[in-house]
Amino acid sequence: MTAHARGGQQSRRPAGRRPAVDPARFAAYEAVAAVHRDDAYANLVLPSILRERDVRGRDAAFATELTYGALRSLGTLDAVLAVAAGREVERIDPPARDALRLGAYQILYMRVPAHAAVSSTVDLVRVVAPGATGFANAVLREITTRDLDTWVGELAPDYETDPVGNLALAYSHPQWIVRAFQEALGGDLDETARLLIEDNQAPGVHLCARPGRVDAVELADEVGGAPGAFSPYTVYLPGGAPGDLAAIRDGRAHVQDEGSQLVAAALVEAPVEGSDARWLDLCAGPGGKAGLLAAIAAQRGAHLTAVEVTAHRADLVSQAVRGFPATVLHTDGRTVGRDADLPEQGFDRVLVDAPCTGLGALRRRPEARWRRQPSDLPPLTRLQRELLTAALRAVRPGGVVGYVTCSPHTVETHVSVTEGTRRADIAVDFVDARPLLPAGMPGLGTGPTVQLWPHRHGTDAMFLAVLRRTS
Ligand SMILES: C[S@@+](CC[C@H](N)C(=O)[O-])C[C@H]1O[C@@H](n2cnc3c(N)ncnc32)[C@H](O)[C@@H]1O
Repeated sequence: MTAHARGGQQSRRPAGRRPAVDPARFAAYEAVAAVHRDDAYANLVLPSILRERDVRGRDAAFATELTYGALRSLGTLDAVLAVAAGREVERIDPPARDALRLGAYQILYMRVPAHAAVSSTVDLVRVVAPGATGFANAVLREITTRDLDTWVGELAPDYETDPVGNLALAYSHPQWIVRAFQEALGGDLDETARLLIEDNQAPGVHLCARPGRVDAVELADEVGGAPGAFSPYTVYLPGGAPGDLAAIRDGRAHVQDEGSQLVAAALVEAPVEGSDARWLDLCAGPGGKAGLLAAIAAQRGAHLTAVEVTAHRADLVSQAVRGFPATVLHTDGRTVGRDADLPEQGFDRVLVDAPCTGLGALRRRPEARWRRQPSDLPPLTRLQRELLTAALRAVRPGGVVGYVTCSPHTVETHVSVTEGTRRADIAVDFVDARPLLPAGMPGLGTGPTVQLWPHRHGTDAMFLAVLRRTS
């Protein structure tokens, strides 16, 4: 069904009868409402709503685009809604507000004809907020009077005097996140804008071809995908449900962003002298990097110890490393030296893929940018520094620690590395991480740390620092 036909059907309903709301739009409404009412995650709640309501094919694709897009664009949509409604969005009842956000998204961002977007949204409001039908109709009609660029031009602060405010409104990110990205990009506003645009795109699905079990070229042939641009293990999947693939079901591959594969593989490329058999992943759940590290460990005669503090995530790690030389410990990674399985100086390579704000993976979690707050940083950075300190105690002199975050926020990257190392009071040298990544990778900066970017590399914004313990 085309978007046009979808809208047309709605407008032909017999007068006086309860409107049959388009199932795709109703599914999107239920998902967005659950995100705002119950703090649900769209990527978990939407698939179950689509299943329950038997919404499939093009309707499911429409519902997904609408849900994810409206959640990502919330900042811009709410600014438009407030003007069109003549009141703060907080003063609109939640059911009407969410329905209006979906209507506004269709009008401003999707190729849905305005009349179809308005009439189908009014039908939805008639069901979820019956008293607000006239109000919704008036607000939506007002929104249709300008296109997105015109609205942004009217509402965004002047770029010359307030570039962060301008970009935040134009590309729908909170200002504190735009500022953090700008800082991590060395102040470059044009590049910050490119990142924000990329953050609003749905990321492709990447597979990791587990070394020793399947080759990336073979896997690409098997699934109709393409080998990754950078990682020798990556396959880009053209579409479809990865869970249905035989290679995933039989453990030859797993789903993992190419950036995550690159930083995990970089750690095992760092030269170490002497013993290289005892590897540790201190924050392993749900097990993406542990799965790749364990597969490489099998080829190199090494053994991986994978630590995870959350029970159900530790179970996922066990599944991810099944059949490889690995031990999973369900414990706190900060117990190094107090746990017989985590001895001081007991490991040759240690990965700390630290809990973080996830600002580098906003493409994947459409609601995350609005849920995250600057106040999340202090507890996370404290934990990051404690885990890095524990990792430095766990590695033997001459061994290496890889510190990774899926956030480019400098407080979680450079500042946590500096602080964690200082507090450990253990002598370390930075290892230049750039040569540990595949030859010829562009945009890796001046080292010694590496920051990957969605707009430069097509990956999540993974940060990697590699430290060698010197005494
Ligand atoms: C960024 S995720 C790791 C992702 C994982 N390496 C992967 O590639 O799938 C961080 C993990 O650290 C775990 N974690 C948090 N605090 C921890 C602690 N004190 N000790 C061990 N794990 C911890 C979290 O539960 C979470 O699973």
